[in-house]
Parts: sequence; C-alpha cells; structure tokens
Amino acid sequence: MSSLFSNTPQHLPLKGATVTYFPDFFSAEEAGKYFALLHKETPWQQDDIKVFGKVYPQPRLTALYGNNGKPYSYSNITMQPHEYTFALSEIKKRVEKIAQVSFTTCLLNLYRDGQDSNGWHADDENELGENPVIASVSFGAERVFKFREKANIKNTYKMTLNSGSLLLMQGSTQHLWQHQIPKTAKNVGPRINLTFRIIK
Ligand SMILES: O=C(O)CCC(=O)C(=O)O
Ligand SMILES: [Fe+2]
Repeated sequence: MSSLFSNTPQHLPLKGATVTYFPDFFSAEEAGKYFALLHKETPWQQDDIKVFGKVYPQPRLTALYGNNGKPYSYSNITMQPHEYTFALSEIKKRVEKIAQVSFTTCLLNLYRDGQDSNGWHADDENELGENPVIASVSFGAERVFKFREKANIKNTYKMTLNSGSLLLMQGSTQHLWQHQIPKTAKNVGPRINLTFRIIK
C-alpha cells in the first residue's frame, strides 16, 4: 500500500534479508535530469553471456565505473571500470550518506525496452565480500523487480521500482535471496539502473 508520506523508507518483508526501499530518494526533476544525462553520456556496451554452454548477447546494455581500478566479473564477463563522471560522483555521495559506507564501484544497466531484462541471480561474487551492501538507484521507466528465496523458490516478492528510487540490500540478503528484472510485454520506455558496490 502506498502511504501519504511515500518518502518514508519501507522495510521489505523478506525472511532473513535486510532490504530497504526509498521510493522518492531523488525528486522527479533530478531523476529526469540524471536519466537524460546518463543515457546520453555513458559508453554503453553489450557483452556476450554464456547460458548452458550457449553464447547470447546480454539482454541489456551495461557500463562499469570505479575508483580503485578493480574489474568486476560475473556470468563469465569481466568488466573494466571507467573513471567516475561528475554526475555519478554526485549520485554516489547522496547514496553513501544513507548507506553509511564508501562504495568503490558502480555497475550501470540500461534496459532499452520491455524485452531487456536481468535473470535470477544474487550479487554474491567473492570480490564483493561477505554480506555486501548494494545500493540500487533507478531512473526512467518503472519496472517490476522480483525476489525469490533460495531455499524455497516458490516464495517470491514482487514490487515496482520507480524513477528516482533507491533500494538498499544489506546483511544476509544475497545469501538467502535472488532477484531479477523480468521481461514485460507492456510497452515500456528505457530504464537506467545503477548498483553501487564495494569491490575489495
Ligand atoms: O536493474 C535492476 O534493478 C537490478 C540490477 C541488478 O540486479 C544487478 O545489476 O545486479
Ligand atoms: Fe543484482
């Protein structure tokens, strides 16, 4: 249910996880400005992923930024970081105030339309350390975001991530739950997602 004070953080009811949703972390004006800037200025790339031995183009575009030169590897892809832009540093500072950690790295995802997606996964790569803090910012089209419990994949939780929102995942979340952005047949516009992480 949406409350009158939608700026209030919402703690998601996921067993054993610590996930907090801030629906209006950025104003609509800021979100629109950042969406346009990042859409235009980011050197988007499309890597190939291997699924059950077959190679496919990843169903979205990505870019990696970092302040310690460390690459990030997942799904057989290794990405090298670009240096933070002014806009990304501004966003990083805002997010760090709430998350109370210093992030090194930001993975950007561009979902061009409803056919772009992100399959079930947990952000549990070794270089993220035990109990990673992951701060996920969304700009542009609204998309459905789903969680499922690893120990009981029928136990799912579905929400919509709106433009300007922040989703903070902490504690045991990545150990116990997976998440995804499913494809949608709806006619949706592009969406940009930023996930701030710490790579040791
Ligand atoms: O686009 C999103 O909201 C999720 C992105 C994500 O899960 C990831 O990049 O690891
Ligand atoms: Fe993720």
